[in-house]
Formats: sequence, C-alpha cells, structure tokens
Amino acid sequence: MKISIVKIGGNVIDDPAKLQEFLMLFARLEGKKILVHGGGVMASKFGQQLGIEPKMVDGRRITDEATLDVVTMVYAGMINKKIVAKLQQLEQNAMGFTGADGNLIRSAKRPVKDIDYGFVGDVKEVDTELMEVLLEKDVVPVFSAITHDRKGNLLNTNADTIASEIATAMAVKHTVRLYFCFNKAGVLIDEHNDDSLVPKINEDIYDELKRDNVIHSGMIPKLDNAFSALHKGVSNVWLGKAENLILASKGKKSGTNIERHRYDLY
Ligand SMILES: Nc1ncnc2c1ncn2[C@@H]1O[C@H](COP(=O)(O)OP(=O)(O)O)[C@@H](O)[C@H]1O
Ligand SMILES: CC(=O)N[C@@H](CCC(=O)OP(=O)(O)O)C(=O)O
Repeated sequence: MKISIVKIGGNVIDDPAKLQEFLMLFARLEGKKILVHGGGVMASKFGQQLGIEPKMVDGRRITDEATLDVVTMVYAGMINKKIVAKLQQLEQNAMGFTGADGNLIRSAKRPVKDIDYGFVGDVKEVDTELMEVLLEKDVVPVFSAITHDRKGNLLNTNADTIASEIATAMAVKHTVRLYFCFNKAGVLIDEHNDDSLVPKINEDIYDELKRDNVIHSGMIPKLDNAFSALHKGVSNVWLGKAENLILASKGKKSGTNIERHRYDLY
C-alpha cells in the first residue's frame, strides 16, 4: 500500500477557519491516509484556566498527574472528536484513537535522566496489522497524542513522535510519505518571515541551525522525528504550511523537504 501519514499541529487546530481549510485539503488527499493531531497550544490554555502552568523543555511537555488529566481531556476528547466529526461531514470515514484503543500504540514512561518528564511515553510498539485492517476498510484513523503502557496508565506522547513512529512501523511493509503540517512555510532562517524558507535540510545543516538557535522549541522534535523516520525506511518527509498539503502531495515546490543522508546536498 501507499500510505500518507499527516501530522497537524496545535497552532492550526486552534484556529477554526484554518482547521476547516486543512481538513478539506486532507479529505482531498488521495489514497490511504492516517491523521495525527497535536493540540499543545490548547492544552496550555485550558490548563492555565485551571491554574496549571505549562512547562516545556525542547518542545516537550513536563506532564504531572494534573497535566495528564488536562491533556487527555483536550487531545483525546475535545480535539479528537471534533476532528472526527468534521471529517465525517467531509465524507471521510474517520475513527478517532488514543494508543490505548485497540492497543494500537504502546509506550513506556520515559526514564528519568537529567529531566523528569513525568507521565510522558516513549513509543515501543505500533500494531500495524490492526492499522492495515482499518485502512483496507477505508477507515481514516485519527490519532491524538495520548498513548498507554498496558499497565493501566495513559501517557502523553509528542504528536510529531506519534506520526513518525506510525510512519516507521508502516514503512516496514508499505511505501510511506510523512507530512508535518503546521503554521509556518517550513524550516525558516527567520521564523517570522515565511520567505526565509530552507527548501532542503539535512542533519549537518540541522545541527548548525540548532546550535545557532535558529531552530528551537517545537521545531526540534519535528526535525528529530523527521530524520529518525527517514533513517528507518520512510520514503519522504515534508514539512510546511497546512494549506500547501495538496501541492506537496503532488510533488510541487513548497515547504521543506528532508534529506536522508548527510551527503545528500553536496
Ligand atoms: N527555524 C524555525 N523555522 C520555523 N519555525 C520555527 C523555527 N524554530 C522554531 N520554530 C517554531 O516552531 C513552531 C512549530 O513547532 P510547534 O509549535 O510544535 O508546531 P505545531 O503547530 O506542529 O505544534 C513554529 O510555530 C515556530 O514558532
Ligand atoms: C510530551 C509532549 O510534549 N506532548 C505534546 C503532545 C501534543 C503535541 O505534540 O501538540 P502539538 O503538535 O500541537 O505541539 C504536548 O503535550 O504538548
């Protein structure tokens, strides 16, 4: 099978008009597809209303027990079900999941090293067989950023990581393209200027831009996950504005394309 794995970030989801526009494009995407959504911005806002201040380290959320409740409500509840309903309206047979549903994504609580991330899960296993059954039935799986450890605990997992792990697992048997859709034109030299796009990036350029703090916060997990997916067999990774999804799917020039090898650009 040819499968598109599309990740949509919280900044787009938080804007109802932009979300609707993106879902309409996603609905037009041909072939088998899986959607993974974040919602970090909204979890931070709802948490703050409850007096819980967000704590992020390199784009990843420190998740204590109260925060885990908030992210479960916001990601697996509100956002996931709204997206599923909107996709159903667009005649996509969407089904919403956390990793616990059908044991689709099992993770393990991240071990404490320098930082204690709390209830954050590192993905250990994706059930590709069940995923294939769903895709064969033309179901469009929609994943939130919640996984489980099969010991009764839900865990918060970065949505970019979920997209990359699903892509990697499916790439063992299938041809997989991974799209990270968000609110910027791609990797930028000046994050406030969409014209400063880096059209191709490899790990050497990434290391340099990260060292110079040109790439920071949420862009770090995105690129770490993009390179990891490519190294593990994903054919193609694209990163760019949600509204350019269809252009990207047709191979038209847009966004940042991630290159697999350090020597790709030389
Ligand atoms: N070099 C860069 N180019 C573009 N965006 C960057 C860069 N470095 C940091 N960022 C920030 O990363 C953000 C994207 O990460 P994140 O907020 O996690 O996205 P998402 O919407 O997918 O959740 C951008 O909105 C931008 O603020
Ligand atoms: C562990 C961890 O960082 N989890 C993320 C999951 C949501 C997410 O990734 O949302 P965006 O894609 O909108 O950033 C978080 O709670 O922010």
